[in-house]
Amino acid sequence: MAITLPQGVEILAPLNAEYETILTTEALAFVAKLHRKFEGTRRELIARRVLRQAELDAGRLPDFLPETAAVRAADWKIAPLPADLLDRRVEITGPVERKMMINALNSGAKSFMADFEDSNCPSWDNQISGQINVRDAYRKTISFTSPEGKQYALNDTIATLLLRPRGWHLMEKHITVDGDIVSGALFDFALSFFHNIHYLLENGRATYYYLPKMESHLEARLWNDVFVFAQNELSVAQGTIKATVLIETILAAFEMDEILYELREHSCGLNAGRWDYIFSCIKKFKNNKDFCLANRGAITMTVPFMRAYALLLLKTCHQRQAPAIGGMAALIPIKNDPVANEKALGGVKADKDRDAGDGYDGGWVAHPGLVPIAMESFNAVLGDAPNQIGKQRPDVNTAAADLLCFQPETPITEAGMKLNIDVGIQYLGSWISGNGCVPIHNLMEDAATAEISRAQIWQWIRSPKGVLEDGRKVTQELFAQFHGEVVADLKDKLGSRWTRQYEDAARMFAELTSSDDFVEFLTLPGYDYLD
Ligand SMILES: CC(=O)SCCNC(=O)CCNC(=O)[C@H](O)C(C)(C)COP(=O)(O)OP(=O)(O)OC[C@H]1O[C@@H](n2cnc3c(N)ncnc32)[C@H](O)[C@@H]1OP(=O)(O)O
Ligand SMILES: O=CC(=O)O
Ligand SMILES: [Mg+2]
Repeated sequence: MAITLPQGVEILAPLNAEYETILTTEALAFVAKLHRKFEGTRRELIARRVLRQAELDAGRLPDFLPETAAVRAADWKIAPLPADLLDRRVEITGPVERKMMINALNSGAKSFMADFEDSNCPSWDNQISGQINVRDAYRKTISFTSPEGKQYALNDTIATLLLRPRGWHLMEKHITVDGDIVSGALFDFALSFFHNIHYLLENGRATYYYLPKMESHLEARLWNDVFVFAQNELSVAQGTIKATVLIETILAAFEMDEILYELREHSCGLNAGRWDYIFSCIKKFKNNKDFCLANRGAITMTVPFMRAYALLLLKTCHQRQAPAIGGMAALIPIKNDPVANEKALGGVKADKDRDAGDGYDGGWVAHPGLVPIAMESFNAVLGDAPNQIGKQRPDVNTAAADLLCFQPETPITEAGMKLNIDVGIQYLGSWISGNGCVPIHNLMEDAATAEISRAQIWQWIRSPKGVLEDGRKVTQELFAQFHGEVVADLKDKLGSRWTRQYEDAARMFAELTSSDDFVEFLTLPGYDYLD
């Protein structure tokens, strides 16, 4: 190892000369500072999630917080946005893989979310090469030659880069400070900020973030404190960092104003992260005997509780002069089936038309082939205007009961249950093999969508309402039977692609579903299979 480790820091993973350009002594010292200052609070907030779950399990329904009523009632706005964040009508997202990053930046989208989270498998190599790719992308030096000899380089006009670090729950087990492993969120943020902020500021840009999976405004306060501290440490003006918070937990939906308020100097809006949101609803109400959602495919953006959430997010953002960014339809282009492809593209178009028509300022796409479709939807509403933040929605009056109106409850079917098992195993098999985003049955699958698949079956087994359309109660035995059948089918279908990782995935999926202790995130036990 050529680098001198700062006092108290250890690296428990292989290094090479390139990795050492990211894991410099100074950068690691910065990671260590953030860890020593904020790790205690991070742990308290994670512990607070457990207490909150216990309250929900005891039957206390979430509501808008009485103690922050003054924040909701007061007239305040977020700080003005930098020029390169005014127009985000189409945002492409994707893992921090080198070729995909170049394709995303060149895709014609206004912005690109480089993802260390839902679509990324957090192996050591993915994390560190992701930081290398981000650094090179910011400097516009990123290039790539495929094994077939295809050359990739950046166009003259590229998307604005936002980076999504891991959530507060994930750790980076390969770095310890004073003997403790460090937070994945702090690690991803610290390295990206440390290596790039001064370069970007010299070029009239800055580091922008997406903040995932928060469950309360106190968690947003922690991010804000991290930003303030980091800016001070590196002598960067306060308010330089900007971040969009994903509202993707049911509890955060009750604290949207408060989250924007905590981050108001650093905010660039909210995003409707629909997949984790559905997962969060299932997770938080999994022990509530009245709660039971239908097959995953029936939970669309137009069902009552999703519609209420999407409109409340929009209204809240625009009241605070903040961008409202729509989430992602899981539909992707389908090769070799023009009819199915047209249907998928039509689905994306309808999704973006609805968001744009409602008043959203932009929306996510999963694939470069979807950029023109989303662009058309938002162009039709925005024209030459960069956004529609000025469009207020006084007509939207969302009550707690609207956010909690969990319909539809039917149908739950054998096909739906088997699809959940199939998707869950295939996704986990891919994730353990190092790829965090894959097409399965012509849909984009990532950590958030796979969470829905496994959480649904856990809940159907334990809910009195977990009954198949044909009258059979979902039980451990029925699950074991379907699991066996799906595994046999997958082995047949995947042939030599059914590797040890898929075997592990099938076992893990069964354990996650059978265990009465609901595992908070599948990426937590999944991480034990990496490196
Ligand atoms: C719940 C949430 O968090 S949503 C956000 C997280 N999810 C995402 O970001 C989705 C990212 N998308 C993807 O990873 C991919 O599009 C998939 C896995 C869904 C589909 O992948 P594939 O079927 O392999 O795509 P396909 O073969 O059509 O790709 C064609 C080309 O587009 C590129 N491409 C596809 N998706 C993306 C993307 N999101 N960003 C950049 N390039 C992309 C491919 O790299 C490929 O490039 P090439 O022709 O130069 O080799
Ligand atoms: O991160 C996005 C989501 O839908 O989950
Ligand atoms: Mg998510």
